[in-house]
Amino acid sequence: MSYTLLLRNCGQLLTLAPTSATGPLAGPDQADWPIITDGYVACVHDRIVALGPMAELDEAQVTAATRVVHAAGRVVLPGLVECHTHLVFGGNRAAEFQRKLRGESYLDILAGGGGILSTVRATRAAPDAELLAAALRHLAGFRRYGITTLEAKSGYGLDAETELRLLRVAREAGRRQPIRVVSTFLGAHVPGPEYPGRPADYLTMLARDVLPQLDPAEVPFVDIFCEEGAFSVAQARDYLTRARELGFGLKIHAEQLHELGGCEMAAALGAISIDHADYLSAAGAARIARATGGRTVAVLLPLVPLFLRQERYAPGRKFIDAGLPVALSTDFNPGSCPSKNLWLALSMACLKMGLTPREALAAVTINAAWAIGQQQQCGSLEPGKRADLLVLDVATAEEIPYWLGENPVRHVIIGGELMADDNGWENA
Ligand SMILES: N=CN[C@@H](CCC(=O)O)C(=O)O
Ligand SMILES: [Zn+2]
Repeated sequence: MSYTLLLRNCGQLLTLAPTSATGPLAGPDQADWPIITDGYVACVHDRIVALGPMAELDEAQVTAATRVVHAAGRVVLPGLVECHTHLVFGGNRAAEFQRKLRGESYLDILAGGGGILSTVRATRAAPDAELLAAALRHLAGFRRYGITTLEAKSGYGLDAETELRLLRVAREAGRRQPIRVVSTFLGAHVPGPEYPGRPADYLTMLARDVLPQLDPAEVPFVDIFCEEGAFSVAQARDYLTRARELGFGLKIHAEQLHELGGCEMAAALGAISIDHADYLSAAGAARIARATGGRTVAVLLPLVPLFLRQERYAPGRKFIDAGLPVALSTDFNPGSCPSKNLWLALSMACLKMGLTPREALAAVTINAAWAIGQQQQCGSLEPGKRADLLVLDVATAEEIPYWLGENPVRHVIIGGELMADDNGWENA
């Protein structure tokens, strides 16, 4: 069948597809994926069917029915995979931001009933339609940054009814626009306000009343925040063990503010990702890489310490050198990162975590896809994968982290469809 979409004259085609990868890219492999110069990508409907140098393009498959995008020497790469967001919430925390600027800490604000708990109050009070409209607005923003697949956590309901409502809103948001939304249940964000000082009872309620109502085919992951003021390592272990028995993949927010051992515990249970990890040591990372055979991905969130005014960033360089695969995300949420700019996170990972541009690019594409179990569908340019593609307004991979804070996206293609929003490039 003739091509339905062709991207031609791509100055650099960043494939993110090493020929021998059978797991997330780790160690030297994280930077070792092919770039094709002066390349093309051909798609039929929603799938990539061929790519390579322009000289090898089969012109016979290019017909009057083929939509042709002239990349004109620009970089083309897979759509970005945003593997950690708290998409659905009510209100915002701009007032709290002022308190942080005056010196109050994240955990102090939480302990005083603010932080996550203030978003819980706003979320519980918001009707479904309002939450859905906000989620759709945020997804449209993510799309302009070239996000084509996105993980969305619940976690601002903290009671059975509202947590289930948030998962329904996320699913509906996924249906109503083109970004693929993958759901995670984070009812165990912090203990619900009805359980003061009783975190274990709250987890018992979630395991009894909510987890059995969820279908892992629709909500593939269960997550927990393991931290002072949230849940202990022992509580998280029991809860995640139960989630695993019920067939869910596991994720954890851990070592964000203290070194408690949550990352190692979750990795030992087979977690697909361990997220934050700012306080995870290089030795701990090496133990995790060895114990898991490089299957667990460390999802690093460099915009969070930036926004919380903290000095400590996960030692991503050491993690990669220790063989731990690294992905990057914004952690979009109203408290610790109200930004959707994954390109800025990528630059910050180079500046503050020691990643190279090539490692960071793998971290927002193929490794991020592994972190949410979507590696068969997206994250690299390979025949058979979904036709999720970006044309950037830069000429080389190295330029991407260099234009700090800019959105380099010129065209977004999701499932073979060229999105209408061009970020104003056509008039530039
Ligand atoms: N650390 C825990 N949860 C979120 C923040 C949530 C909030 O502050 O509203 C995070 O990933 O940073
Ligand atoms: Zn988070």
